[in-house]
Amino acid sequence: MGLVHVAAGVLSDSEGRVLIAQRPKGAHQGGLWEFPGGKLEPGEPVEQGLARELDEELGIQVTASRPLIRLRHDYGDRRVLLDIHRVLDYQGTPSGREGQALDWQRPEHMDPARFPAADRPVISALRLPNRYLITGAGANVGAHAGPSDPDAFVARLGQILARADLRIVQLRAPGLDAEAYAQLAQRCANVCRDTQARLLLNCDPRLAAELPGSGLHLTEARLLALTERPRIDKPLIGASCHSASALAKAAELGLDYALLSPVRHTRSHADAIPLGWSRFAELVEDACLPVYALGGVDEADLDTAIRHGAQGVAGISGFWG
Ligand SMILES: Nc1nc2c([nH]c(=O)n2[C@H]2C[C@H](O)[C@@H](COP(=O)(O)OP(=O)(O)OP(=O)(O)O)O2)c(=O)[nH]1
Repeated sequence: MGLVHVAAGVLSDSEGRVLIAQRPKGAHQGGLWEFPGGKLEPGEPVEQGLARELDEELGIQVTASRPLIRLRHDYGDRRVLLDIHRVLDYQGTPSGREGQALDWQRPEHMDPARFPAADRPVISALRLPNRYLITGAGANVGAHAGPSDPDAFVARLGQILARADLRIVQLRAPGLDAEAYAQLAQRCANVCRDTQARLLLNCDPRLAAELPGSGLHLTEARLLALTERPRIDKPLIGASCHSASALAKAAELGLDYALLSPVRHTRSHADAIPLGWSRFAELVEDACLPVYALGGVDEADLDTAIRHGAQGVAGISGFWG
């Protein structure tokens, strides 16, 4: 069975809504909603094919785009390689040139069941920001301990989340016992509620189920011990990964994102061998979910990370200070 290489585009309006189109009834995955695009011609570069397809289907001329996510999916009757790009600039007004219905939808309102199965990670990618904050330890405390001064920790979190572009935070405090973690999580949840940020709990899934917060973050060890996505009433679940097999497991369980580390050498994980950007890109190439670059990277690396296939950058020291 051959591989069908497809380029599709994400157009956003000023309210953050994304353009989707309905596939014709008789077509493969017919009746479902998609990101506009289509098959590349043999040897055609992705950006050129994207521009051609969006001109044919929507009557617009793409002038700038950047990769969002690349995915492979096996439908049984067809294998697809999807290159999804964010369209950053275009000329013209989109219209359904092939008679297809169009709609503008906010990613958080998209129902994955109404899209082809391959698009699930695309919807996750659209719902996730490109900067991901991990909490650091308190002053004068090693990276594996909990914060020495919870008041200062919570105040620091509030200061950082005042920034409009940091909308997601993982509470990482491996030195705390369950009770202390729960207390701190409660206080962090209040800060997140006030700043409209999403809080991800890095703790035992059973403890996370009892705590406020939008999601769960799994260590690689917890991820590898699972046989299914944790059944927890939280919309967002991700995991730390350090290998191709962990990334494959995260995708297989239908997790929403992965953190892949360490890209560079870090003091907090001094013994770990850095991946470097080219190995990072190779691992992401085969991963079927959004992947953040972590480990010795900060905001200055955001463009580099995206060029190597990442959703964005995750960090402790770069953001926490
Ligand atoms: N455009 C697009 N195709 C998708 C998405 N998700 C997904 O699985 N696909 C699959 C469905 C199809 O098998 C394939 C796209 O092929 P297509 O038949 O629409 O391509 P095309 O527009 O060049 O069509 P045609 O000229 O061959 O009729 O990719 C998506 O979000 N957008």
